[in-house]
Amino acid sequence: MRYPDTILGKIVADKEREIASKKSLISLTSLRDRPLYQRPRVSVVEAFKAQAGIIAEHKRRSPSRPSINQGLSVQEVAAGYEKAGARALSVLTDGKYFGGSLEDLLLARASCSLPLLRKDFVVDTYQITEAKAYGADFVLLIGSVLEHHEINEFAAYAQEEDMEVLLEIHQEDELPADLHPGIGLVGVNNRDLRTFEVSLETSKRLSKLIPNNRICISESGLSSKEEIDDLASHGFRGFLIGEGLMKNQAPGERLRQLIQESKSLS
Ligand SMILES: O=P(O)(O)OC[C@@H](O)[C@@H](O)c1c[nH]c2ccccc12
Repeated sequence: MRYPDTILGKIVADKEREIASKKSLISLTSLRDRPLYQRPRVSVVEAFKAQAGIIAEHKRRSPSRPSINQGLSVQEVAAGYEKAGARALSVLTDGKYFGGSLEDLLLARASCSLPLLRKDFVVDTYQITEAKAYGADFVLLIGSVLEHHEINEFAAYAQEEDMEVLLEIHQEDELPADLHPGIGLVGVNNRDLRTFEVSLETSKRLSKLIPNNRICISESGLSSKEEIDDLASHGFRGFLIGEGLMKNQAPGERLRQLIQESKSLS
């Protein structure tokens, strides 16, 4: 673990404990027996090849924001995002720090047919099988959590499970030189997970490093059409937005407005 004395270090240490105990209770075989494990994957890469768009996120709370909008149900948020024209849906499944769950993933899957991201801190390939068994189509791998060799090993495992991968980076040195072909999307997190500081300049700086056969996603801190259009001019094709949508009474309505107003999305 690279950052033991930060909130990120704490989250990862907790996650490692959580997964170790889960693995002893629920086997991979029993995950693979779940009905959703057999469901054909919906490709997020294909969705973005066709058109730029937004990965809309369901997020109740985060370490930097104790309450965003706790009253909404995941079903209404997921269905609202799909109706409004989201390209994909992201659902936080970490419980302790983000108030999410695998149950949320199941409910989201049942409420929409968009490519679905399991958003969590993946520290073990077990979580990739689990994501598939609960209805996800792609998983997040975080460059500040995993070593380069782990990123590529986890991506190979995801490919065997027929899952797609969004690799998130926040610094130059988090991107492996020999990126595994299973990593179809590379996201730049504008938020530093160690300090919570947000800067869209991070996306602009790191965009130059992303191989041009990968789909570039800008993540976090986005809420306006100006920001989206500016980032689109730097090569970004996807925009991952949580709080900027979730803080509204009707997140789907806010998304619809944003898509209509932004030159690069409509
Ligand atoms: O709510 P925001 O600022 O729009 O951010 C969404 C998303 O990018 C953020 O939730 C996120 C990006 N990477 C993460 C890793 C773990 C947990 C959460 C995240």
